[in-house]
Amino acid sequence: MLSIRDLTVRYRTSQGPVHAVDSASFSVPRGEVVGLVGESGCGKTTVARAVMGVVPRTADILGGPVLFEGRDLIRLSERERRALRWKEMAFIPQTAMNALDPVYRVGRQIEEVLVERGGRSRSQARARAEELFALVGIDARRLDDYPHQFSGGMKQRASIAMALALEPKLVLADEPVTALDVIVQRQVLDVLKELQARLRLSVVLVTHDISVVAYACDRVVVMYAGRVVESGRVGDVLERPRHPYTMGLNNAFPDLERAAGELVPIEGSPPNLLDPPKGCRFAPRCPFAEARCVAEEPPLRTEVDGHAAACWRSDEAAALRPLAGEAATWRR
Ligand SMILES: Nc1ncnc2c1ncn2[C@@H]1O[C@H](COP(=O)(O)OP(=O)(O)OP(=O)(O)O)[C@@H](O)[C@H]1O
Repeated sequence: MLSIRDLTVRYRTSQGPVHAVDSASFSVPRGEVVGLVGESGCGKTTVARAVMGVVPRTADILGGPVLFEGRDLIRLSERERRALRWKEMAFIPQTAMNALDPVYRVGRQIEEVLVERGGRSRSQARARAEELFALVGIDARRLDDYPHQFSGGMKQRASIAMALALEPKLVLADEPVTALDVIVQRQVLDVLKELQARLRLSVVLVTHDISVVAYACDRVVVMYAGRVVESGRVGDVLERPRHPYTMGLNNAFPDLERAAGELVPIEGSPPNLLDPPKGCRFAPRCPFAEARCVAEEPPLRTEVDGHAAACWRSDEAAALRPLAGEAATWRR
């Protein structure tokens, strides 16, 4: 469905180029939810925006191809791109506040997409908007509300409804549940998962929260400092991580089994992408880094089960995992 190969994105700034995404490769199979996870600033949003073709003017997209059903998205004209948006692929931007315009009634905004982009008549659009609200579990009477009359969870559901208006095959959702409390997060993810399964949608779900990945995704792509450091099926990657960064993320977020008191943060912060470190970008924060990690960048190596990791020590992962589970390992 979507195949991203060697995607590189740089932002031009007065201080020089920011290497936001470096040679990222991954695929999104039909009917699967792929989580794109990593700390803030790792390049997740830039990947999603590059796929959708909504990057700022200061961004240079290099590499590729980014193939969506055989077409290279990064080489399409603006016109060809517009023809795909909403109908073939839809974007739910970070926080629904950006998706919904505060001055128009929510229903009217969904109807606009149906009329302007989908060529429906006004009455068809209204009927479809009611159907879409039913799909995401909101009473159709609320179509006449303004966004500020909605709770955070309802806004997020409404933006999912809007994204699904013209039955796209691919949805990219950027931190769709981040601003919500845990119970509402689950409700929104349940709606998304239910629709995804029913409509056989492919979804890219951008999140910094690995517990969201565990809950809602089939596959995961872990990004660190603009690079893909690990990817594979969620069960494999989260239960048997091969990259120390994924091991660290696993410790740093609560899950259902672990008490909040046992969370272990990864000390330090991601590198400045104006001047990323030469070897493995995680090496300065990695408790297992050796001389070669600092000297040379490890390639993303795929094992037979499709589980890939970019770590010189990934063959030792089974021995490193128990160490990574101990708080003392991460303390400086
Ligand atoms: N318009 C821009 N100009 C310059 N640098 C940018 C721009 N947008 C993002 N960046 C930089 O590119 C890198 C990747 O940012 P991006 O927003 O893609 O990361 P992210 O993982 O999605 O983080 P977040 O969750 O905070 O959005 C960061 O270093 C960020 O500071």
